[in-house]
Amino acid sequence: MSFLIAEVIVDVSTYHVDRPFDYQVPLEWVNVIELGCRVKVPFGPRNVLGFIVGLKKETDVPLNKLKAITQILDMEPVLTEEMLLMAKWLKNNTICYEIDALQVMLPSALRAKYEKIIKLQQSQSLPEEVQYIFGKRQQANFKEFERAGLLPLLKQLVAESIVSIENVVKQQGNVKEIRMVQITEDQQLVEQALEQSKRAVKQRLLLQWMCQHLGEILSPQHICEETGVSISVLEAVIEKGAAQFIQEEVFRDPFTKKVSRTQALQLTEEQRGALQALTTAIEQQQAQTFLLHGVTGSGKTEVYLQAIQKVLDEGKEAIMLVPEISLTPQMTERFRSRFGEMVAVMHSGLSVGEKYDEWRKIQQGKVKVVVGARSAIFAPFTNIGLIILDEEHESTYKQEDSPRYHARDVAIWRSEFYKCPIILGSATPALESFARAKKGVYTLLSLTQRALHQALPTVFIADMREELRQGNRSMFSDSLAEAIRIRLEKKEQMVLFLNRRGYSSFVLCRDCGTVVQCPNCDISLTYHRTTEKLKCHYCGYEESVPKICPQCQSDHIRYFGTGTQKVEEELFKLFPEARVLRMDVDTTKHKGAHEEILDTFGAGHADILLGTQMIAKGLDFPNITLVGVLSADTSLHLPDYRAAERTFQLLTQVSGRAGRHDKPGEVIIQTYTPEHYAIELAKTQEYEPFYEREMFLRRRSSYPPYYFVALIQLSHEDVMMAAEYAGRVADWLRGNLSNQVAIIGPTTASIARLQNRYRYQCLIKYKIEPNLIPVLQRLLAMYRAEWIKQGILMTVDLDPSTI
Ligand SMILES: Nc1ncnc2c1ncn2[C@@H]1O[C@H](COP(=O)(O)OP(=O)(O)OP(=O)(O)O)[C@@H](O)[C@H]1O
Ligand SMILES: [Zn+2]
Ligand SMILES: [Zn+2]
Repeated sequence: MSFLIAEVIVDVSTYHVDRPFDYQVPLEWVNVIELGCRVKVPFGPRNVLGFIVGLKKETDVPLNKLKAITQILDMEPVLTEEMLLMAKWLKNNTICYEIDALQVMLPSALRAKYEKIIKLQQSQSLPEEVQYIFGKRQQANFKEFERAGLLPLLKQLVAESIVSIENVVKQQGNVKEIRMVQITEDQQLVEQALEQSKRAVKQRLLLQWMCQHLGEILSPQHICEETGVSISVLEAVIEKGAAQFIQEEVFRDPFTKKVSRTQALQLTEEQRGALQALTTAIEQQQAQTFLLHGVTGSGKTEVYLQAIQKVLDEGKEAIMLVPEISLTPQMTERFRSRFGEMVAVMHSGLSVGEKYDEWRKIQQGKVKVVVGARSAIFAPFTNIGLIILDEEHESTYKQEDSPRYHARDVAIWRSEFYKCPIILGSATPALESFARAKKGVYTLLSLTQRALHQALPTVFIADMREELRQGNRSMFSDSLAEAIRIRLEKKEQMVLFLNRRGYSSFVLCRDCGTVVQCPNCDISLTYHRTTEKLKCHYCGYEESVPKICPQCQSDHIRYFGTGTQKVEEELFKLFPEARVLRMDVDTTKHKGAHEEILDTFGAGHADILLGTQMIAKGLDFPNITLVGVLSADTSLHLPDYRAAERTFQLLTQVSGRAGRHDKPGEVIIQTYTPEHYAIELAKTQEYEPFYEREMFLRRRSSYPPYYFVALIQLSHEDVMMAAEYAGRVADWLRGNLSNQVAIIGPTTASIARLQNRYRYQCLIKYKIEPNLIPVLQRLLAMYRAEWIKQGILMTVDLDPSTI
């Protein structure tokens, strides 16, 4: 007897082995099932979601042990064979569970949602107090019992077999459908209906109209409006067979406004050179990675747009990644105005349903371009001609939970699969990218001039220590205050940037120096002015602002640091006439808020745009002539080897917002450490001198890009346990890796306690270590099989963005 056997990766990521399990395919599905379909399968006592990753005729599993697939969830596979291959690669290269790799490629709507259902077995024995929960139904949701506080009773009922609990697998999102009317194609059917309705005037009217619209699919509202009949008349006609109601799939529209079309611009000499190189690679189908290094305002985006046009002309598709896309509606607009309906967007600001719809447009070939954040790198295109990462140095391209992938690496993998080029674009490339370009691994394309040959803005460094010595205690240096005043007079616009990376307002006692800390995490609480509360940004803990110091009972306790609200108030005191728009997490909570703020600013209804990181990049407004950086150094002193690089990048990006069109721009950077090279070199906005300097330091202290690093983090509620297992990790690594590898640790993590768990880490630095992945996989297997039961949590990150 021959069976069809499916290899299934199940949605269980606590199991210690990570491999497919064999299931029997029920006979009636043998011709339906395909690789990449989702199924429900029994696993242990429950049903779980799984993905078909293989089909075969035989299995080693004894027949009496072989279980059958319970249900098929897709007629058409949701994962292509490319994706199945990519998942295997991700599993090995980021060391994750294969199921995590498969799930990350799908919109959350297609991931499983598990629900507990209570089924009625003996309705006659059901106690009165729960009867109302069931009503007339045979089943109820577990949550209803939970809400009613009836869990103890439920347990008893299960024990007595009066009810049973079942776990069901559901899909999270749905296809949205609307009711439409399809008019018959058959003229005779309409005539028959006319025969039957001799005396119904309105029905005859409608039927005669339908004769002119045979075969059309229209909304009921449209028909009623066109003909002036009511819905009941339409229903009567449908009853008589002249038309029928059908359900039609619709896509939710994430775009709130229409855009006008734009044409390709006449390229500058440098842009043309870059486009030429890209076109060659597109036409010759070369899996080549280009680093497009262009100063701010040099017109990188125009190069992307025209390169994508070439790809579309070849009948292929393009992926365009943008960091935190919901924050740059200007960018999506530029793509939609060039490619119109061919563009899908994917970012975290969309609802589950909208994301699902955008994904299906891509999968069904209804669009050819996707503009999206990190996860859009998995867009289900099947004929990719170009992949672009704009602002390629951004740390948001790295995912911080499993699978810990970098979009750049996935892009390179897909480009090899499709034999297509990649563009990594930035004014301030990541050090490792520029190093690769210098070595010839990537092809360097440079745009050294702004598109309209405007000068880069002039940068002035304001030494805040000096200001203090002169008696200026405000957060604005004299030069910045003066510059703002001039802009207000000239009716020009400004951007004020508050660097809040690794920095927040905290409450400090001036007598004893105590900083109020989270009771669960070793981190200071952040002061929130609107609610007068202190909050932990890691665990959500919240308390009221103390009136006296918890340590010494002094009442000299107050908050320190600068939030955007504080700056706004100060601005109001100094410049009461200034119209200020604030853009930060508080003012952008609701959907479309970014867009509204930027539109208001773009329309000239405000003088000052005040904000955090989210205004540093992408903005392109002609009237901005001043950029003020309120505190350059807050990101400089983080315990992170990339701190200087990040600061330089941020300062260059934000400076680049000034003077992009015909008016010259000025930048004022306020700092307490003007002599730091990241700040000094941001003054000239020249990338290469910074690169050389930083590379020298990285080599001296053996950091990337000279060395690779891998980070293992471990936590436990008990500090002794955490320390002990961290020690075991270090010993295991020392015993199994070659002596070419440096193992640093165990040490406590930079946040030593988080959510009441103590955290330790080991850092591995290496140049070449072929054994690394297998050794780490064995370590993980040990952890999954044994340590996890002891309450240890461990993560392995092969490309940590902070250490
Ligand atoms: N060839 C061109 N002719 C005329 N204007 C151009 C040309 N290329 C770009 N521009 C304009 O120059 C401005 C800056 O271009 P763009 O925003 O593409 O630069 P960018 O390099 O992506 O900038 P950034 O990295 O600072 O965001 C835009 O307003 C754009 O419309
Ligand atoms: Zn005190
Ligand atoms: Zn906390």
